[in-house]
Amino acid sequence: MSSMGEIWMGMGTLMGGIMFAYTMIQQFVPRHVADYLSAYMHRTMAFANPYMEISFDEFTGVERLKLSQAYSAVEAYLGPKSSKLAKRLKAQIVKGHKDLAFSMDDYEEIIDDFQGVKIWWSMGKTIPETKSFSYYPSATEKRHLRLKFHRRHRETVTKSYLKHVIKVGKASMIENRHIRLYSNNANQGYYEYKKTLWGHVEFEHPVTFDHLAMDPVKKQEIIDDLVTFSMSRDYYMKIGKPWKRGYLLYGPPGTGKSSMIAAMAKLLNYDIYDLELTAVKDNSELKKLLQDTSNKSITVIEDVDCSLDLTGKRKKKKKKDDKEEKDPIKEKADDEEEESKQDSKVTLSGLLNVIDGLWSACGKERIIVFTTNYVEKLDPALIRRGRMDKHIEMSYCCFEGFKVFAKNYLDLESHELFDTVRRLIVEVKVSPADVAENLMPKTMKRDSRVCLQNLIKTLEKIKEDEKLIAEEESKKKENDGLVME
Ligand SMILES: Nc1ncnc2c1ncn2[C@@H]1O[C@H](COP(=O)(O)OP(=O)(O)OP(=O)(O)O)[C@@H](O)[C@H]1O
Ligand SMILES: [Mg+2]
Repeated sequence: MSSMGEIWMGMGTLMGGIMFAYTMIQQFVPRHVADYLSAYMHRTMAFANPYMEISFDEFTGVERLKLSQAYSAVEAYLGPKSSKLAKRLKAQIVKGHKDLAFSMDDYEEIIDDFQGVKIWWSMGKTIPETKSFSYYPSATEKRHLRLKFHRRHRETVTKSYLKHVIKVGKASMIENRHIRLYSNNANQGYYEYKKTLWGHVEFEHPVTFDHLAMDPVKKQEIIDDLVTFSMSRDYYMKIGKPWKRGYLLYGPPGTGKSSMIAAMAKLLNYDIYDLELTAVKDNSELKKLLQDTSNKSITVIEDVDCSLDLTGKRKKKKKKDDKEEKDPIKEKADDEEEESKQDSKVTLSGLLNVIDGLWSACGKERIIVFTTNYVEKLDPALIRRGRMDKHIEMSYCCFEGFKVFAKNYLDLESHELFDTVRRLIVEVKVSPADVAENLMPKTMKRDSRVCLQNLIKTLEKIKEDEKLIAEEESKKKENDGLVME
């Protein structure tokens, strides 16, 4: 059986002959005759070549920065076949798998068989010509997978085979799926060749809802809300709304907002897109970024109050008023932060537009999460229901929250010191992050009593500090009252 290479060698000789004849003729015939002969020659070559080709480019979109889903599905379909059939393979370690994963190396070819039809798959890449020398791969080096088949099988390949490839590929992608953490900041790096809209790493955060210390009723309500959302495709269709949901997580630092996002992604097996707004040039880049997020994903804007000057003039005015009292180092840091915000031309209306305008309807099963420490600073338009459908307050640690930590960190369900903790924890404002830190054993002996005593000491200290602050404040108020009189 002749290989694809041999067939092409024969074809090459024929084409070479035609090209040579054409070059000779070109020198001796007038221009319009040469043009006619050129068109004729292309038709002859197409007629002489019985094979057809279809390409799948790794990146799509106008700027070729968007990872093609079709390419990924084909790659997943070809994976197991490549490891059996290809002579040159690329090997990589895939997280969560014991064995190495193999794929076809560049310019390698394998043959697939579908209902008796032979299909040749090859992996290629385009490398643009560059004038300057570089150690790094080119910015625009793009891979493609190409299939060739006899044109008499056109119907079978285009109508049945490719459907089969995409279906099997997608199923394999879901089966081997690992949650990914995408970031739009990761690829602003030094090396041009790495530039894509989103960079990603495997998401390996160990936290789940079981680890979250919070009111158990509230926790269950959030879990139910998320699961109901993920199973409501038909319902969203029925009510004529895009299948998306917005969550606003607000509360003081260290109360578990970021941990909650990680737990959400783990629960639903969704990817996370961590959108750093200050790194987004303008509204149109924001649209592009959002369009390039996949279905079944959570787009996160952390500290949305700090990301942009979304609060408008009110905030700037306040800054000016504050200035006299500020220490110079803090002032410099704030100015730098302000400058970085001004580099970005994303506006509040641009952000609103992508959340609930035309752009939000371009995907399915999307969650958007905003986090903030200062909910009162946000523009009401940004967080109104329908945009941020569910507002979740993450607050200071309660006794129920402490019990979750005690169980997870110390394997304790009860202890004689629990009552002291119960009494103190309701009296003070302590973040779950502080409780977690105190309960973390500091020696290999992991003495639970010592950990609980550490926590009690911290709670007592906070209580004392809060008392002092309250006393000072009331004194100040008294003095102010006297001055007024
Ligand atoms: N509710 C919680 N349950 C379990 N662990 C928590 C909780 N809150 C905080 N922690 C612990 O504290 C650390 C910091 O929490 P996290 O980053 O989620 O807080 P945050 O609310 O996002 O804070 P910030 O507002 O500063 O971003 C976490 O790594 C986790 O160990
Ligand atoms: Mg956080």
